[in-house]
Order: sequence, then structure tokens, then C-alpha cells
Amino acid sequence: MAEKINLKGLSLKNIEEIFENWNIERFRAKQVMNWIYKKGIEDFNQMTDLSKELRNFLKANACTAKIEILDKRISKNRDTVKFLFRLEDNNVIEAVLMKHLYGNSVCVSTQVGCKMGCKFCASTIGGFIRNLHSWEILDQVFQIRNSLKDVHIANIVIMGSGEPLDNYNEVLKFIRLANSPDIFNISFRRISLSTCGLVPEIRKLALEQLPITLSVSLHAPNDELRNRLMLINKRYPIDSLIKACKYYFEMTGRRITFEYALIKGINDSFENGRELCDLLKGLQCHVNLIPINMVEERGFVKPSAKRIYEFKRIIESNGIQTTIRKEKGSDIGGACGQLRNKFLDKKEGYKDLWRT
Ligand SMILES: C[S@@+](CC[C@H](N)C(=O)[O-])C[C@H]1O[C@@H](n2cnc3c(N)ncnc32)[C@H](O)[C@@H]1O
Ligand code: SF4
Repeated sequence: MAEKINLKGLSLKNIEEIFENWNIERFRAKQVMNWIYKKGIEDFNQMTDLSKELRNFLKANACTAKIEILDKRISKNRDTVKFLFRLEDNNVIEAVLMKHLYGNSVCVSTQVGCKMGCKFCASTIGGFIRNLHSWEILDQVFQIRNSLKDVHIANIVIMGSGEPLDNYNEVLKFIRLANSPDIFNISFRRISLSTCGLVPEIRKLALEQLPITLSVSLHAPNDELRNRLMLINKRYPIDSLIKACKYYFEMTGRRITFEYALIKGINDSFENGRELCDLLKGLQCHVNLIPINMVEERGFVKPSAKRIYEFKRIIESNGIQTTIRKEKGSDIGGACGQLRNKFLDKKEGYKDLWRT
């Protein structure tokens, strides 16, 4: 028997073409998409404005694949919900819903694990397993929205496990799908993509001219320090990264956000702050300071609140807009990849959910 076609993660146009090939009226595609994305219904049986005959045909020839929610953890102050998902091949990923005053955001993963090897990151500890398909990235948003019915999702941040630009085509497909009025209708301006700095792909993304926000994980103001923290810097040193960021701004008019995770005694000195200002001089940007989320396996610790504010003042005094990221969900495995690692280590009751 021919394999069923997964309608999840296909655009309206794609589904219309498939239906046309099956001699089904084109407008039925829009009806099916409304059921899936507007009403959250994935079961063809429940699509009551389709004839019984059509529902049976779709059941036999199509499917709406899904990722399964394995666990859902709500932070004590209820502003963060972490989701652990099982994929069809039994791999496990995580995504997070964060409630902000300016609207709720979902942070999605783009890969199972990561191959980039940043020293402070939990996502890379088990290595890289595989890229996610665009529908698997989309389904993280879909399942979260379905599971928290009263929560409106206003923003998507592509900042979960994995390096999105290392999975370029599927991530771009996902961005376009999430933006589509037939799917989530989230404006490009409300989508942020974070990268560790894959220079050729940043340049390629600039040419797409999508007005999304690009966040660059910088974390160090010079090559010597960045080489120690992020292996990618050996391939694409800071100078080439900053040039690519300037190019991105020229092509899109979108200001870059630089992420700088402050690690006590490593990158938080006054000298580091001044060097960072020199590096970013003249660039249209914003700096987001992140108190490092402790990852036991790595032994990095965040600086004191006083030092974090002092660092912020140095950057701001040079006319660069700077924010300190509010720590969210630290009681439920805050850093990306930490919950998945607990699952892989069969900790905290996850042993029973284990399947190979
Ligand atoms: C997990 S990464 C995923 C996106 C992309 N791979 C990247 O590196 O930008 C998202 C952000 O989390 C940051 N990050 C990773 N581990 C962290 C930790 N332990 N504490 C704070 N931020 C961390 C990364 O540097 C990056 O800015
Ligand atoms: S910070 Fe990003 S690129 Fe680096 S290991 Fe983590 S997920 Fe991968």
C-alpha cells in the first residue's frame, strides 16, 4: 500500500495540488486546513463538513502526523511551561511556552541535539542525532496551543535545542508556514531566529529578505575567549561574523540582537564590557545579557546581580540598547536541553516513559 501523505506542515497550495490530483475540489483543502489549524482538530472523522465518503478517502490516503506530549512542567509562578515531546522515531525534544507582558512566546527546537559543541550548552551534551522536519517544528507550536487552549501565541522564538541555520531549508519552510494566514498567521516581525554564527547561512538568510529578528549568540568580545566557549568561532571568527551581521542589517533593515550569556570570571570583566562596545560600535543592534543558566555538567556560574548591572551600564553608556533577560522557568529545567537530558538520564520519574 502507498504511504499516506502527511498533511501537517504543508501549505494550502500544496494541499490544493494534492487534492486536485485526487480529483477532490480545491476548496476542500481550505476546509481541512481550517479544521486542523483554526479548530485544532486532527482527526478526519471529526471534520463534519466533509462528506463521509471524503473523510474515508482521506483516512485511507492521508494523515496528520503528530508529536506526542510526554511531559508538561509548569513553573511555580506559572509564567513558563516546558514541554517534552516524543517524536515518531522515539527521539525526544523540548519546547517552552513563556508568558510575557508583550504576548506569549513559544520557543521551538530545530534539531535533536546539536553538533556545535558550545561549552555552556546542555543541548550539545548528547551530541547531534538528526534535523527536525519542518512539520515537527510546526507541531511543537500546534501541540502547545492545543494543550493550553486559553493561551494566545503571539511570538515564536527559534531558540530551543539545535542550530537552526544548520537545518536551513526545514527551518525556512517552518518560518513561512508559521507566517501563513492559513496556519498560525504570525507576522515575520514576531519571529526570532537565534544562531551561534554560521556566517554563510546568515548571508543566505539576508537574501531571503524576511523581516524576522536575527539573534546572534556572541557571548565573548574577542576570538581568544570565543574560541574557548564556542567551537564555531574557529571556523567563523568574530570579524567575519560581524561583517555578516552588517550585511544582514543592510539587506533587511532589521536590527541585530546580540545574546551575551554572562559567566562569572570568564566573560564578565569591565575590560570584556569595553571590548564588546568597541566591537559593536556603529552597528544597529541591541544587546541581551543573559545570566548563564547553570549546567551542572559544565560548571559555569552566573555573576552576582551587581556585576550584571555594572556590565549593562558599561554597554549602555556607549549608546547601545541593552536588556537583561529575565530568568524564566529555572525551577523546571531552565536551560535548553536540560529537561531532555534528565529524560535521557532516566531521572525524575522519566524511567517509566522510556521507550527504545
Ligand atoms: C540553545 S541556543 C539555540 C539557538 C542557536 N543554536 C544558538 O546558539 O543561538 C539558544 C540560546 O541559548 C543560549 N544558551 C545555551 N546554553 C545556555 C546556558 N547554559 N545559559 C544561558 N544561555 C544559554 C545560547 O547561547 C543561545 O543564545
Ligand atoms: S548554544 Fe546553540 S549552537 Fe551552541 S550547542 Fe547550544 S544549541 Fe547548539
